[in-house]
Amino acid sequence: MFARTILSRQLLRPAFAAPAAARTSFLTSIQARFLSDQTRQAIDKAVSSAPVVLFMKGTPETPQCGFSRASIQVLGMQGVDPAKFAAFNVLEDNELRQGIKEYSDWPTIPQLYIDKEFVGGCDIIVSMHQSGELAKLLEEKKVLAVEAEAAEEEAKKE
Ligand SMILES: N[C@@H](CCC(=O)N[C@@H](CS)C(=O)NCC(=O)O)C(=O)O
Ligand code: FES
Repeated sequence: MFARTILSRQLLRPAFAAPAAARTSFLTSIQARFLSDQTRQAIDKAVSSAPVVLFMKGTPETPQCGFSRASIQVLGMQGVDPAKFAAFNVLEDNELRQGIKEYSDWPTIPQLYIDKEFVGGCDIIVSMHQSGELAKLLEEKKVLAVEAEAAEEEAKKE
């Protein structure tokens, strides 16, 4: 519940609806069958738009696929700071949907980036969550919400 609250605040940032310039650049190159410079640049921009970036189907609030939903749930459970998170809805833009696969050399959605580095899809996110590797990485990158960190500290004391 706490996690959901954290993520829902970031939902105010419409998935791939903004910035308008990036969106337009995708739409104008829908015919491309390979990753054009223009698309690569737009994806570079998306990947750099926040320390934690998820390319997903649907929005964090309303995921359109179980894999995307599970990934969002994990990021919420981890306590990712909404201010350091951005989601891009590939269902809104086919160029993004296809382009991100080539960009990452990964065939499926969702795709998680942390600090501009591709981390993996849903299976990897879940397995890193279970092993503690994801918590370690998110901590190292300082992308956890202060409230979440404080809550963890409190829980440890109890
Ligand atoms: N095993 C994958 C599950 C994700 C997956 O299979 N995604 C499929 C169905 S949502 C996909 O993106 N297919 C290509 C597409 O829909 O463009 C993972 O770990 O992320
Ligand atoms: S949309 Fe069907 S499995 Fe993701």
